[in-house]
Amino acid sequence: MEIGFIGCGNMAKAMISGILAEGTFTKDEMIASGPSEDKMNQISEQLGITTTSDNIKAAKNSRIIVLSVKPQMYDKVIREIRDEVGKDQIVVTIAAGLSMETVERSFGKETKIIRTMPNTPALVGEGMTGMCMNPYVEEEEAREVRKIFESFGKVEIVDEKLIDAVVGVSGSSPAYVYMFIEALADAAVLGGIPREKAYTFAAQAVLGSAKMVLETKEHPGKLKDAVCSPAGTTIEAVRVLEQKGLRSAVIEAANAAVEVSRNM
Ligand SMILES: NC(=O)C1=CN([C@@H]2O[C@H](COP(=O)(O)OP(=O)(O)OC[C@H]3O[C@@H](n4cnc5c(N)ncnc54)[C@H](O)[C@@H]3O)[C@@H](O)[C@H]2O)C=CC1
Ligand SMILES: O=C(O)[C@@H]1CCC=N1
Repeated sequence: MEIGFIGCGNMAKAMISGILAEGTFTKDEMIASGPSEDKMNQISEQLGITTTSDNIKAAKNSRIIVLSVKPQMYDKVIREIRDEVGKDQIVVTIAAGLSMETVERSFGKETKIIRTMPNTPALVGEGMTGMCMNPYVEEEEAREVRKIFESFGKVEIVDEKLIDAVVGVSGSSPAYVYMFIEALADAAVLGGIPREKAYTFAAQAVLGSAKMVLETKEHPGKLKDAVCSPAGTTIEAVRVLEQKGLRSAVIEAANAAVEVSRNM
């Protein structure tokens, strides 16, 4: 197998779907493992990849092993598979709060480790991943794993000390953005727009605004100013958002996520 996922929950399924949609690997080149045989059979039917309830089988047979269990499960899972992981295999971590040093300590030997922080929009090919690697990883190997992650979004290589900040800005942030979209849609319903259409209006406005930032490369403040007509509707909304502390709420919220990741 080219790639094996140990643990197949929300994040692993998003990544697998993204990889399959882009055709980076075929179904036959991917395996995933998890504790429940029934659940894994369902995933196999859903995604078409090989599944197993045997972590060792998935680890032993994969060139690239993605550890996609909860951070609290890492040590247990690594101890289970470590005797089967050779020095040529690449271990990719996606957990918040777990350093490469901690992961290497669980392996108890020199191991090629690539630490990543992806996010769930990988499912639709619009993920964002921060990535770093330890010295045992060859440049060519890092390039290959980067390409795999690029198959479902954008990738930035960062120093490991910045990964906690990546959790705040992109790993966790889809949740904050969904809350914003929900609230915007509620306001649309208040204004008389049917619920279904309200989500389309709100989500498309967020998608379009994000694309404007990425594609024009203009400062977000300048783009905001261009929406605000003098004495118009938008500046009134901006005044209320400032009064209610939107910026401060977002900064405090993202920083809270960063702090949890730092102290995990
Ligand atoms: N959900 C997200 O948006 C993101 C999650 N992450 C990271 O991804 C990892 C997984 O998170 P989620 O997918 O959200 O969690 P999840 O709970 O959806 O998935 C974890 C999976 O691991 C399985 N599992 C539990 N014990 C196991 C064992 N002993 N062996 C094999 N599999 C086992 C569970 O059955 C479950 O399917 C975490 O480390 C998290 O920090 C990273 C970025 C974003
Ligand atoms: O909530 C969490 O801990 C994970 C890490 C980033 C997004 N979800």
